[in-house]
Amino acid sequence: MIEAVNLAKHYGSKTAVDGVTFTVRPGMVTGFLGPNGAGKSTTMRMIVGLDKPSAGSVTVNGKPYVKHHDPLHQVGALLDAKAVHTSRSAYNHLLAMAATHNIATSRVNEVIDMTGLAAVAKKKAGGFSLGMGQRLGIASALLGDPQTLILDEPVNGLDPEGVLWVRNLARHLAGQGKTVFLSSHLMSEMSQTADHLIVIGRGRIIADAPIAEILAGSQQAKVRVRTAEATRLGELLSGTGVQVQSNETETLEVTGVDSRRIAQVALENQVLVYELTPLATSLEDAYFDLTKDSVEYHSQELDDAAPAGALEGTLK
Ligand SMILES: Nc1ncnc2c1ncn2[C@@H]1O[C@H](COP(=O)(O)OP(=O)(O)OP(=O)(O)O)[C@@H](O)[C@H]1O
Repeated sequence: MIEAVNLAKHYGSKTAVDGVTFTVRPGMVTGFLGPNGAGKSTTMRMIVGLDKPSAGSVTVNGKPYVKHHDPLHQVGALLDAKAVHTSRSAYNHLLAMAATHNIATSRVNEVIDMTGLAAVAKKKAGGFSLGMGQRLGIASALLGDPQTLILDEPVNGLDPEGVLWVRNLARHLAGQGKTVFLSSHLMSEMSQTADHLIVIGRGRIIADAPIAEILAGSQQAKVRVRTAEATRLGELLSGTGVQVQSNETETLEVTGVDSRRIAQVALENQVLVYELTPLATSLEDAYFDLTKDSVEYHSQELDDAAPAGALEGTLK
C-alpha cells in the first residue's frame, strides 16, 4: 500500500508535484498516467526516498521508505534502468544487491530466469540494449520479492513479447495480493494491464478511479450514424458541446449527444437513418479528454491530421 498526503515537490520556482493525495492499494494493478513533465517520475522518486518532498508525506506499507529496515523486501522499484554498473555483468549486479540486502544467491538465479536474462546474465550490463536494460531493472526490483512494486515506464524499449511479459507479471503479482504501481505512456497497454488509474497533469491529480469508471465518464463517447442525408443531419445535430465529423460519405461520427437524441432529431426532420452505433470509448480518447488542459509540451498539429469536415453549431 502506498499512501501520499498533500505530497508536493518544488524545484526553485518550478512546481513538479502540487500537493497530491492518493492511495495505491494491494491486490490490483494501478496505472499512473500523465503527459510528459506531469510529475510521475518525481512522485515515484519521492515514494522511495530519492527526492525529499517540499511538503506533505508519503508512506509505503505504513512507513516512510527510509524507515524500513528491509527496504528491498518492502518495495521493489524500477526508476532508471540505466542505474547499473556498466562494467559489471547482470549476474554480478544482482549478486551484489543480494549480498548487501541479506538475500539468498538462489534468488538471483530465480529473477534472472523470470526476466528472460539467462542468455546474457554473464555479459556486461553496459552493452545491454534498452529492452535488456529494462529487464535487468525489473529483475533488480523483484529481487527482494517485495510486497510493493513500483515501475516507471516498465515497457519502455521492450519488444511485443516483453510488453506481454510485463503485463502478465504485473497481473500475476497483483493476483498474489501485492501492490503494483506502474507508469506508462501506452494507454492501450494500460487498458489491458491496470485495474485502477491515477491520472496526473501539471503536478495535480486529474482522475483517480477504476478504469471502467474513467471510460464511462469520458466526454468523448461517440455515435456513428449512417444516412443518405449526412450533411443535413450533421447541420441539425451540431451545437454547443456537440461535435459532428464526417470522414466518409453517408457517415457521421457524433460526440456529445446520445443515440436516443440523434434518433429523435432524425425522426422530427424525416431523415432516414440506416445505422446508429454507439462507439466504445478507447482509454486513449478518455485520457486525451482528461489531460487536454494539462499538457505542458504541446506538439504542432500536422495539416493532414486535422479532422475532415468538423462542424459546430447549435442543437435544435
Ligand atoms: N531535478 C529537477 N530540477 C528541476 N526541474 C525538474 C527536476 N526534475 C523534474 N523537474 C521538472 O518537474 C516536472 C515534472 O517532471 P517529472 O520527470 O516528474 O515528469 P514525468 O511525468 O515523469 O514526465 P515524463 O513522462 O516526461 O518522464 C517537469 O516540468 C520537469 O521538468
